[in-house]
Amino acid sequence: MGKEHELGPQNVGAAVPFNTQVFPESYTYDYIIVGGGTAGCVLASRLSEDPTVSVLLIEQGPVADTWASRVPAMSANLYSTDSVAAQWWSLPLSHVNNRSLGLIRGEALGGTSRINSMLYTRGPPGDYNQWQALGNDGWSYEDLQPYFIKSENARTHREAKHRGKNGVWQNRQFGTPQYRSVFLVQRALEDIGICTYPDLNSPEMPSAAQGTLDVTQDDSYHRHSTNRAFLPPQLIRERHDRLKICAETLVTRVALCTEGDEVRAVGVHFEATNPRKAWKRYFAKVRREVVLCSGALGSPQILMCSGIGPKEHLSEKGVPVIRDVPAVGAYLQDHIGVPLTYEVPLSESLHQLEANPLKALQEFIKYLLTGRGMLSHPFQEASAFVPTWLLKDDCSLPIVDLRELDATVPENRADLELMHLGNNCTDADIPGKGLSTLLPTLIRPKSQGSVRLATSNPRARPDVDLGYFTDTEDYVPLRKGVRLALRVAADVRKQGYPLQDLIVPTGTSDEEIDQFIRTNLRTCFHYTSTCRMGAAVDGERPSVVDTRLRVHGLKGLRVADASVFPEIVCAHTMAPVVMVAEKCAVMMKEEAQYIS
Ligand SMILES: Cc1cc2nc3c(=O)[nH]c(=O)nc-3n(C[C@H](O)[C@H](O)[C@H](O)COP(=O)(O)OP(=O)(O)OC[C@H]3O[C@@H](n4cnc5c(N)ncnc54)[C@H](O)[C@@H]3O)c2cc1C
Repeated sequence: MGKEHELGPQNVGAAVPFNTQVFPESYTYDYIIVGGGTAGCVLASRLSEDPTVSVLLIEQGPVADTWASRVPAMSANLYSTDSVAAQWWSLPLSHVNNRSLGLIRGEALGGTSRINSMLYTRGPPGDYNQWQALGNDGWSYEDLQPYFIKSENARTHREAKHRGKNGVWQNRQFGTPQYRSVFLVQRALEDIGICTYPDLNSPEMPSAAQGTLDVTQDDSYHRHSTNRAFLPPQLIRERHDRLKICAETLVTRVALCTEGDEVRAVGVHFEATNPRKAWKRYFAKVRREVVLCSGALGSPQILMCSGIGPKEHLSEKGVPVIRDVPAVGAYLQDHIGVPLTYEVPLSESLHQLEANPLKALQEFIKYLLTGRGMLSHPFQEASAFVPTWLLKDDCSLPIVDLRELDATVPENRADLELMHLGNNCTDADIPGKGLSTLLPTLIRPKSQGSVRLATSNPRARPDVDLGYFTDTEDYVPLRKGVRLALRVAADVRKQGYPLQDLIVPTGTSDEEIDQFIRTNLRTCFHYTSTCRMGAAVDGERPSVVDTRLRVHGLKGLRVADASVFPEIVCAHTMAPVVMVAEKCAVMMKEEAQYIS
């Protein structure tokens, strides 16, 4: 994106106070999108396809689209000084030794797709058939597959009907994993009874399967974040008259106008993200709709700062209540991972790049010249999906009736993902060693948390309670997952591989494993469902948005990001978020056509 198209708040909004009688037309937009993250970039791109509409996209982070920010291994390094990852602590987890966990999201154009592990997983059809079963018509897998296909340009699996070939967002599967241990883990899982499946995004994949993951990388092996895919520089240049992208700008609230019983979004208030420049406040007006795409931690915060949320909580924080919507910020879900850490030869681990500057330089040059090598590889190359209730005591998966593995049926979906990574996934500092992780992860958690305002100040990070183990049934599959990882590690050793225990359970009783889980669990950063979709504001399943993603009881306000998932999916969440944004754009265009 050229510097001339990088706009600040003063370029796109009227300084407050302004004269409402003569509000400048140039600061009035058909659509305003709040949050230029994973979903926001998709929506901005799709809505601005229509040359007759104007779109304003506001992102609190910078554009910062440098070469290094597209190199897979560099951009996923959350601890580098250039990283656009924002980090803060969750509230202490009352069921997990009062531990606070580090929360992370990407704050830049492209949002979390700028910093994540680039894994492209749609999730089994049963995820969406479950959404539909919860009363969300139009959200079954059959309804949604066309939206997955629409975005996608799959560089591998091109023969498959369910994969997109003409979309703008590229993904690929790496042919050969870079570490020997990946093969050995796969062999151990096969011995246990978990088959290797060629395409983990196939709707026909059984619920117990393993394989190599797809990653969102383009033909130059660069990270293909949603800003790069959906808002490439040329598109921004071509549409600069109707698509305004305003970075480093924080939306503080949605402006709402009440007329009789009707409450309507009429615009947004914003200011520079940099606190030193924030003394000036701005306002932009909307003709049709405001869409919140601020993610599962951001969208509920903006709603609450605007007076839409649980009445008692807003009153306690001194925010005037416009609409009592109890589900705002409630029902937070996330995947819970428990890393088992092993020492491996340094050459079998990503940490060789830190420990050996010459190797790092070689790999850097290799990437510059060929786009290949360690800097191009994802941290995680393979995964296994496992319905743990089918595992025997020795962790083997017996041959079962294939109907039990039909993942189009919601009940059959795997509840565990066993990830395998060539790096340290704990906070422990273990310098100079080669490290490898087996990461059993609960992907159908029953526990729920919440996002609440810490204060009414929109600059303050929200209070996030991840709520892990508020439902103790979550121990059952996780325990099995830890035991499965231990069995896989033992089998890998039997194959002659030098895998040495570093951070693993000290015993195998339930108590010892539960203690290990509490001490070592981590978030997988897959926050969802804090503005969940559903039929009604109250009743059995209170929700925030309807099936067209409109906030219940309000006009001109939608939400489209991970927060609207009716339930978390059994997969990494980025591809489903993009699908939600694609569907949202189509629905908005249909409605605009109908109105005109
Ligand atoms: C470290 C990490 C690794 C991950 N790895 C994977 C993976 O490999 N595969 C996968 O599928 N998923 C992965 N995920 C999860 C996935 O990336 C996210 O679920 C998804 O990108 C979320 O998309 P979103 O649009 O809902 O939110 P985001 O992409 O987070 O976008 C929200 C945007 O809104 C902006 N914003 C928030 N508040 C405001 C405000 N008040 N004003 C203006 N702007 C605002 C933010 O700055 C941000 O850019 C990972 C997540 C993390 C953190």
